[in-house]
Amino acid sequence: AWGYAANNGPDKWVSNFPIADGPRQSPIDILPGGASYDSGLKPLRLKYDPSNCLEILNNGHSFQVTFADDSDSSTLKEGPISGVYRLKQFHFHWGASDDKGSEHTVAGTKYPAELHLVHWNTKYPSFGEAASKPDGLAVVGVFLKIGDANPSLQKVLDAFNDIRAKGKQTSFADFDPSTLLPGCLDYWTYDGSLTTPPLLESVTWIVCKQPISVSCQQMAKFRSLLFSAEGEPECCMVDNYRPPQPLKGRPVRASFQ
Ligand SMILES: NS(=O)(=O)c1ccc(NC(=O)NCCO)cc1
Ligand SMILES: [Zn+2]
Repeated sequence: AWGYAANNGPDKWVSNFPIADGPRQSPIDILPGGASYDSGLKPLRLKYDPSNCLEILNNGHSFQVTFADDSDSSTLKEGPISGVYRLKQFHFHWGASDDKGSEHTVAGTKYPAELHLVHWNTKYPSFGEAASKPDGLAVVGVFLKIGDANPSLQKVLDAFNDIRAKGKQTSFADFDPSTLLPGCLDYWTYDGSLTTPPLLESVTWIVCKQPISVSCQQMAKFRSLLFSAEGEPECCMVDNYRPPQPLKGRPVRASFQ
């Protein structure tokens, strides 16, 4: 199965997922000078209901917090998208050290981690259906930068003891993911893909310019998770990021000047 090791990592994915070499793959290196300001882009309209928060799980390549998506109570609207997209889950990507870990980069700068809030277009009946459509998904990406400890993030990290190994999950209730958003919601946007297999080219990417803070100690907690399941040799969950992919002529728009 795919992973992030030398034998099954990003350079190997193309053999089982040929779309890895497709025209709209993610992540990318964002060049601020190469982005064009689009005054037609609206502010992001995010409305999340903490009661939709269900559980936190270690899926063997990241951990994710899953939301009830059977109603329009946790949604993304406006921004570069049309219609209503429902929050399905959020998860992170991070490095073995603070000098790497994000998937998107900004003029070559890597951040120690990146948050992804995954939404699907309600014009389709389900996430699974939407994931195969060119306008099916919208993922909001937020960079994490080393600084003060992040109290909102700490609530997520405090659940880690129950999900240390692959396949472990535990209930996780009443969490408001908007507390993980930066104060300024200026963003870059471009058409891309899932950054893990099946690498489907169905994502409108919305990457916030302003990072949120994470402390060194909190980053160490991310690195305490395992790629491996209970009873398997322990393998630390680190460097679970895909490197930037070719832009192939795609426009990158900025919501700010
Ligand atoms: N890193 S990413 O591009 O935001 C991403 C989001 C969802 C998925 N897949 C997914 O959500 N599958 C359904 C089970 O959660 C894979 C990659
Ligand atoms: Zn992701």
